Amino acid sequence: MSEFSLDDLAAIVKRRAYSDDASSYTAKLMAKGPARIAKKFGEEAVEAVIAAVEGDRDALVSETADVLYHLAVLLESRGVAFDAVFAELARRTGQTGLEEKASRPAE
Ligand SMILES: N=c1c2ncn([C@@H]3O[C@H](COP(=O)(O)OP(=O)(O)OP(=O)(O)O)[C@@H](O)[C@H]3O)c2ncn1[C@@H]1O[C@H](COP(=O)(O)O)[C@@H](O)[C@H]1O
Repeated sequence: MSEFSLDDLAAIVKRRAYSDDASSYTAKLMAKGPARIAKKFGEEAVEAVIAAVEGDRDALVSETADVLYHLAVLLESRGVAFDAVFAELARRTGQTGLEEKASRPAE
């Protein structure tokens, strides 16, 4: 079990997001705004999908790390804490995925 958690990642992203360190990719990405960050997140997700479809385990691990990092930056850009996501996941425990889907408001 790794010592590293999503909370650790979120803390790093929060610390670097507003840094004026020119070498920070996080700060550079944050300055571009949520739409651009969301696009990068989508690109990384597609790369993870490709790795999964190809059955490339190492690439899937690496691309998933990229996905989680870019998700952390995206959430930070919209002021959403991982805690809110964890609370939503916790709320869903005790029901099956299909029950949860049926309980969603109609679109
Ligand atoms: N986990 C990550 C992480 N994963 C991916 N990346 C960066 O995400 C970028 C994605 O690469 P791409 O080639 O897809 O994109 P790009 O061409 O560089 O960017 P675009 O021109 O497409 O916008 C690379 O620069 C990666 O280094 C990350 N950058 C930072 N972190 C974490 O954030 C910490 C702080 O990083 P800095 O903010 O850069 O100091 C690091 O120590 C890490 O813990």
